Amino acid sequence: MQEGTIISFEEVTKQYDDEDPVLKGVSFEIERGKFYTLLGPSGCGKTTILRLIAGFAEPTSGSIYLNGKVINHIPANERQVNTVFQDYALFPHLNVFENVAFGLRIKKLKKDVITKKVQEALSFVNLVGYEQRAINEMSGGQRQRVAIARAIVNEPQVLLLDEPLSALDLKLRTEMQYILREMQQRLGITFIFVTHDQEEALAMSDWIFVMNKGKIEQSGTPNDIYDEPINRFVADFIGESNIVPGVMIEDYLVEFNGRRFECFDAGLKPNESVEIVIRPEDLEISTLEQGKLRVRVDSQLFRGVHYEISCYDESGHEWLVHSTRKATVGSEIGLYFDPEAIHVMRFGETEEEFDKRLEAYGEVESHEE
Ligand SMILES: Nc1ncnc2c1ncn2[C@@H]1O[C@H](COP(=O)(O)OP(=O)(O)OP(=O)(O)O)[C@@H](O)[C@H]1O
Repeated sequence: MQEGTIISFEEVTKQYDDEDPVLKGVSFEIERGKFYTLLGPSGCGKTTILRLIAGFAEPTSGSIYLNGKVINHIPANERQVNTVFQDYALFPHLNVFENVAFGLRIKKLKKDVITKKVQEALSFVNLVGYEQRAINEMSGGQRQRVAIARAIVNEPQVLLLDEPLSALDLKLRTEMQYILREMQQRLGITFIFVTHDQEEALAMSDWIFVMNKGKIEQSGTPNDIYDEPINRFVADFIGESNIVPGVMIEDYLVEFNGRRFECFDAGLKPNESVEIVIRPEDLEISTLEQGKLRVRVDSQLFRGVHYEISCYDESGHEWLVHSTRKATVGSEIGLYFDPEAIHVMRFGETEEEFDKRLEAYGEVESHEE
């Protein structure tokens, strides 16, 4: 275990009854003081991981560590972990002050200590002056902040947030994303945030775990995951992608769409079947002569910052383009891209194999320098 690790999972599985396991051997490490996000489609096991950390469920096999100690069977109230739930789970009959004070009263702290701690927590979430308000007189965003104040007043080492923004409208949601991120940095405690919204994950996190069907498909910084998705699932789930089949010719040369292209992905063998990813924003509209691909424009939508243009090549593959330039529907155009824009994925590669390949690639580069 690395220094600075606060939580780690070692081959953790979770199975309910005779059903398919909900978690299938999940291992990861969480460092102190960072913002982590579990990202994945509905049912992939995100909430289950939070429940295991919080102590609301026990793993079927494997070990969960908190501060270096196995906590598989430690009761929830003995873990320095707090949870903010999607529906906030506030007490409707208690006012704001009493909601935040609840946990402290259970701990039987002195009255003046409780008042001081609640005031600090409310000031942290900018709700000073709202102490006597009833919960049903607060907006969605304010309730959210009460729920956070209630969680941080206990000074947990880890805060678990289960889709806390999903009930908010888009504008408030974006505002709360900033607030949460800023709050995490000011508090310096570890946040583990669950969402199925990839934009939210990319915007807020230091580190993301992309999950699918009870497994972690890929983990990394938002940039790593966006720029180097290891497989089709991750590429599809994170942002929009053009994915086409291809064949490696040699290092730095790949063939797709009947042509050979220079690319920067190495460590793949000649004749190996691969999948090519090119992000829509990496494609530029050009003349037919300058273009590396020849396509016909099928439809175009104005998205405010860019046009979203759907095109088809001669073999019937769709190419999605995000361009600040407008195209003419029905016309033939060229699409240009830099070699760096081509990302090559190997079929069935695990995260470990992928990391090894990139590491070796890094060594090759530094060797050449
Ligand atoms: N107590 C339980 N008994 C049986 N099955 C359960 C139980 N809790 C969760 N599951 C199942 O485990 C799987 C994973 O659920 P989980 O809530 O962890 O997913 P999730 O990724 O958080 O999904 P969502 O985004 O929809 O909340 C689901 O198929 C769910 O039906």
